[in-house]
Amino acid sequence: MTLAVNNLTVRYGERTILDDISFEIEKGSIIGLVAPNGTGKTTLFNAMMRYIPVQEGSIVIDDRTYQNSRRDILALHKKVTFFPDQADLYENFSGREHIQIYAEIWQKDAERVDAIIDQLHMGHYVDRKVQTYSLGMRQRLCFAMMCAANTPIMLMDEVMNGLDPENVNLVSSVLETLRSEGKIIMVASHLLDNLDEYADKVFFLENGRFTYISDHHEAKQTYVKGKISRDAFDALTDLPEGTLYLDSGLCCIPTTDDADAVHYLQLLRANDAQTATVGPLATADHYVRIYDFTTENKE
Ligand SMILES: Nc1ncnc2c1ncn2[C@@H]1O[C@H](COP(=O)(O)OP(=O)(O)OP(=O)(O)O)[C@@H](O)[C@H]1O
Repeated sequence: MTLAVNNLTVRYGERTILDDISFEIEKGSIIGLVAPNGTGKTTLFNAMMRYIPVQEGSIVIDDRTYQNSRRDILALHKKVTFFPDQADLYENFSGREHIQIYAEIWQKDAERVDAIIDQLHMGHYVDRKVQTYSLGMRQRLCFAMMCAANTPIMLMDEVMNGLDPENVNLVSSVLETLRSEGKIIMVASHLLDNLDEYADKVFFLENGRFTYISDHHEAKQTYVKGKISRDAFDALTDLPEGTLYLDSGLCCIPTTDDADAVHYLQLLRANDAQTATVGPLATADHYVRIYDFTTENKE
């Protein structure tokens, strides 16, 4: 299965939120979607679901193009689900009833409901009414509902919101299981380190376009990284081309071999870097590089 989004454009009045976006995702992939608040992540998912009018663009799944007709949208929603909004939960229904409804609508059977409840450790609360649930319990229920729908494509908006670290790990491991079953999953998230643990690629949305895509399966440039002061950075000379000083205070020096790495580790430590590490830029580093205006390259 392949999902292709072609030339998607969304405008609200004069403002262009998505500007001619195209991308393709193969089955068995998790794509992270990151950007600051208000950039257009939810808009992208809403547009893909056709919940909002799009000015231009099409969704193609396995060579079938889904347009704006009622027939196409119904067919699209059999293949793609969007993470439920907590506000749409029914306070007087139990969690189990919610999961059963999703299983019956999408899969026409509720056989897997018990297994999903066990997998997400929801047994101790799932038969209570939703009105008694905490934020994290509701969030896990929304995730369980998507698991019950079990569509080949899943759009997860802020799936980790309100989850404690243990449940972030739990949901992350279920996402990996879903990927191994061949799903296409897009995860919009502000938990950048968490995305590094499981995403195949991370799309960075900026000014209506994906200005950078980090592919976690590609060979990456290695950097020596350490936090030093701006003054200390400005005083350094003979740094290799491609050295970055991020607004977080992180100095990132590209290296070619071990001797190089040892040399720059010593240099950063001599400049009071508390910790210095060797590795590729993480999603959080790219985020600061892309969205913070004061980032500079050193020639
Ligand atoms: N119905 C609407 N009418 C006008 N503008 C809208 C509407 N919905 C969203 N917007 C605008 O579109 C932009 C993108 O919003 P969106 O919710 O997609 O951002 P986001 O990246 O998901 O943000 P967050 O991280 O806060 O969830 C925002 O500037 C928002 O104000």
